[in-house]
Amino acid sequence: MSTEGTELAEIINGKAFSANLRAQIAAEVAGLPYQPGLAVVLVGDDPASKVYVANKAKQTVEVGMASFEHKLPAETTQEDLLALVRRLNADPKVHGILVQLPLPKHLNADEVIAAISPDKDVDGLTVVNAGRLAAGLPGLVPCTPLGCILLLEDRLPDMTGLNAVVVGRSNLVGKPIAQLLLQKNCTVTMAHSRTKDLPALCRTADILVAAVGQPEMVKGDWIKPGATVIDVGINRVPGAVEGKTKLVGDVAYQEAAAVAGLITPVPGGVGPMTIACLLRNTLTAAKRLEGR
Ligand SMILES: Nc1nc2c(c(=O)[nH]1)N[C@@H](CN(C=O)c1ccc(C(=O)N[C@@H](CCC(=O)O)C(=O)O)cc1)CN2
Repeated sequence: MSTEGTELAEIINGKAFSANLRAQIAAEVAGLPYQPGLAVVLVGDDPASKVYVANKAKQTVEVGMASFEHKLPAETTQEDLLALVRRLNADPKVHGILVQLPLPKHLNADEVIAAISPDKDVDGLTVVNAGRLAAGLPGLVPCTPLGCILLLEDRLPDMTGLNAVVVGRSNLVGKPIAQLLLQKNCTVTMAHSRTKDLPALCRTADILVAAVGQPEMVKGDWIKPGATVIDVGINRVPGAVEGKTKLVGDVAYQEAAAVAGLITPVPGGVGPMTIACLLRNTLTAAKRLEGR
């Protein structure tokens, strides 16, 4: 499908939206009688994770919060990592704890996440926070799904009755975004690698969320004309210049933008919302913890 230069969709600018959100957070932090603190734990040397963690620390400080970075070697043991999480749980200066994923293969991420106090779980990944989300109770919501829903709410204030298809069923994105869309009264279908005739299912979507980690898997002819497309994928692939890479999403952008009504680009769409929502969650956690 050659659709170069026929972009119809309006672009949802996550970079600008997240900058605005961070400015609002900074203004609120400035008025607090205490300083919210975020601890980020990085284990090992994954290059992308190092960049994300550095950006988290920088943006944390920029909004006036305290940043506590814990960089541990790749060979860190499960016991040492759990001991650090328990120390952070007990530290009154720390209101939010995030363990950067993925962890090295020898570590059990589920056990590490379970050790985080649900009140400081600013990634929203503990079973307690996942349960609160499923039950519609107040809790901490995973950052990327929260970012997606904030972008959607801004453009589609009433999502009642819309068909939403979520492609991908991860705990980090697919499952929580499905819950959030359900709370917005969407009719939600979750698709995954075993779904039959995925293109046909996607064509039923008024809102299509792609969170599969497969570069440009969702093609233009999978999209219903005028639909809203939220691309959560961040895939590094070889670029036009030899030896250089570029970022692409899970959606074939040019094709999709020729059919969709609204679309998030990669980069500059959902990605920047992740860190802004981490800061929002840290502020939420701090207010609840300090309000006790
Ligand atoms: N514990 C967690 N680990 C990971 C999470 C998470 O939410 N919690 N999400 C991702 C990575 N991530 C944050 O950790 C993240 C991904 C992307 C971006 C972002 O700003 N992307 C930019 C492009 C950046 C680039 O050039 O590489 C964009 O899309 O415009 C921020 C944070 C996995 N791990």
